[in-house]
Amino acid sequence: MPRKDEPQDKFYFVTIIFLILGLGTLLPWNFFITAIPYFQTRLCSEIHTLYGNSSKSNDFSESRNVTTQCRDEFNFNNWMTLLAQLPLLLCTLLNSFIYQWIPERVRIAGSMLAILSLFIFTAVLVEVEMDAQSFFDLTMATIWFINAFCAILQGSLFGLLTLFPQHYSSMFLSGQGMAGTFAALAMLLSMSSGANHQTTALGYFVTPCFGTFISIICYFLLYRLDFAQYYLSKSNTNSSKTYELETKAELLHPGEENGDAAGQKKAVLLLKEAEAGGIGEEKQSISVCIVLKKIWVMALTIVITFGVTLSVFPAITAKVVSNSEDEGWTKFFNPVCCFLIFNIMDWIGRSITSKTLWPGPDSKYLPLLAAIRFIFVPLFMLCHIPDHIYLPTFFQNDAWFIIFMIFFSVSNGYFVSLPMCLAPKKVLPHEGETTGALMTFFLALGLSVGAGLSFGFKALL
Ligand SMILES: O=c1[nH]cnc2c1ncn2[C@@H]1O[C@H](CO)[C@@H](O)[C@H]1O
Repeated sequence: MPRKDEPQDKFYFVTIIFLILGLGTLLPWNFFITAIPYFQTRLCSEIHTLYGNSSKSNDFSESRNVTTQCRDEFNFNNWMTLLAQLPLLLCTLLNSFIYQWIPERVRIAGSMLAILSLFIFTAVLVEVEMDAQSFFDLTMATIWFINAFCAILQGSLFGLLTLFPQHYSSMFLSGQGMAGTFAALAMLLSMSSGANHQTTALGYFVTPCFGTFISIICYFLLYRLDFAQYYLSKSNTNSSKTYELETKAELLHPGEENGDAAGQKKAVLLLKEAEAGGIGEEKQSISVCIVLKKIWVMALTIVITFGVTLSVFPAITAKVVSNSEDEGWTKFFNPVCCFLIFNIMDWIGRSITSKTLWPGPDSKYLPLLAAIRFIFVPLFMLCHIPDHIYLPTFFQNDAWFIIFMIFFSVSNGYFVSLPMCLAPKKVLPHEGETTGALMTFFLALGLSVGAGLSFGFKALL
């Protein structure tokens, strides 16, 4: 319930800014995974020559046909997934310490500038000829660093978001979902432009440069808006009496979607706890263990959800090809049915949490519900993958893959956004920043576990 003295989010500027910032944080990951065919073409250049074609294929899709002929010597999909997620894990952990010493503006603006420079470097690399091994090493190094900065950026932004009402976290998470759709559309546009391979790839990698640039502008705009200022200033005054009163008011009026009897009871309990803990004290000591105890169900849910998702997406799903004879359909099958569908449905799944937070913050079954998604692992492994050695193709029809992908991605979006939105509701307001940092760490842990598992599942194909 908005308070009388609260400024309004005029023209939804702050909402839009968080949406764009969410988008900015996931541009690196999504642009790299969607461009897998481009990277594979370059890594397969020697085999191209063997096939009597020394020039590279003239678009992303042609490269897909080539990759099925060339051995996946570099295991690119798996290494890319792992080297994107490991620095995320390490740097979100690092961020939970450095956030006290390095001002938030330096962390956020600095990492966005670093990401921008690395994207420019990737775009330049498109034009530079080099042998496959050097290209692989350079690409992996870029992926590592770009994701390291991305981790600092995400950790800091999630911390910042805990100062705002929950709606803004949902928007940020929706923006993250949008990044994938943005990358998939950029890929489709490049593919259908008919331009040659280098122009296509260059145009494709210039897009996230603009995306990141716009995110930087949006971040600085945030500090100029009264509405954002109102919440941002909470971090500086959270020991003041005003904040204490506001906190109590918020506790007594938990989020609209939580306004049921259980929610009210919880609010009163939290209020008592807040009073017992002396919320008005000058310095409030926040115990990570206490926060962890409160949010472990949410943390486990996000680890399981991302663990399952990253173990097959994109390492295995990017290998699924169409069974159809239609050349046009075959060419666009994976970019559309794997990446575009995943990202749109993931985005929808994330957005559902702005309408409902079922089954609510007190449900103990969330991790179990998330674990049911494990069924998608064998389902995708049995789809039409030409590289099968041990497994048969059980789901020959393209429709199966599309159906699995739809359910897989909506549930991913929902079970990612749900714990991220519910976790702050389980803690006291002054524990919000610690909760944000911890949840980002568990999010990254889930992604890394999934990336690690993807090597195992791929070996079973
Ligand atoms: O750094 C990250 N932060 C949050 N979510 C991520 C990150 N990297 C990947 N995903 C999520 O993993 C799924 C597969 O792409 C998507 O849901 C994407 O948003």
